[in-house]
Amino acid sequence: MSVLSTQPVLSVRGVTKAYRRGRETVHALRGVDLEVAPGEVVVLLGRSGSGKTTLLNCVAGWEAPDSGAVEVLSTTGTPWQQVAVVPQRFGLLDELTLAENVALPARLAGSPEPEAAARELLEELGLAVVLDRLPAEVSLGEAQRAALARALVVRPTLLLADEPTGRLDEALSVKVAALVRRRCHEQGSAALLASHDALTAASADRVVRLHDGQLREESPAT
Ligand SMILES: Nc1ncnc2c1ncn2[C@@H]1O[C@H](COP(=O)(O)OP(=O)(O)OP(=O)(O)O)[C@@H](O)[C@H]1O
Repeated sequence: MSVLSTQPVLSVRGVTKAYRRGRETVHALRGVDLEVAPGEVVVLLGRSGSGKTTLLNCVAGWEAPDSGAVEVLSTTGTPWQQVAVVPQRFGLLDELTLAENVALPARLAGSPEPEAAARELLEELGLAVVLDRLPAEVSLGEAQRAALARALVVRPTLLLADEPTGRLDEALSVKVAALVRRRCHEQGSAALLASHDALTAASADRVVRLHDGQLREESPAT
């Protein structure tokens, strides 16, 4: 095994983050350490308010930690292919169809056939009949799957997804979690998925749990 393949894709060391609300300080992250290996799917469990979104935002670079370090180690691909995010509120562009939303980052990343790649992923996620609709013309569960397709289409080194199955029924949750796992394993991509969902956790290579801003326990997926 080469040295490179054993290096983590993501390294989080001693990350803290606090928010001020008037005179109150909310300590959202209290010294989080986490490593994710290439091809590994890690599910981040935790109650509402435990700090999952804050951690994903710090890893995505959308928020700056107060202290500690976040490193995404990638030696391949364009910047578009390093970290892809599925935000909790999807972030689809309103004026583009689902197919256009998904093809856009593939085009920006220089993928050879962005439209074909987008359609293939959308079809795989059960969205064949809605791919030419605008985000406002689809259900929340359909929009959520399109947001996941938009992140996966660039074959990112690291996929970050905030509740990627939160709007899906049981059968779809299982299907989506399996697709993420298969794509990560095939492509050597790593994934960090925040979830409340036991089905998503069951598909993980590893489960970590945030409790009041601290990573408390870590268990292998069963
Ligand atoms: N911008 C902000 N300003 C003030 N407090 C915030 C802000 N963002 C998050 N918080 C607080 O930080 C804590 C962690 O929030 P975070 O959104 O990371 O939790 P979460 O585990 O993702 O929750 P959920 O599962 O409900 O999405 C919570 O107490 C939350 O109220």
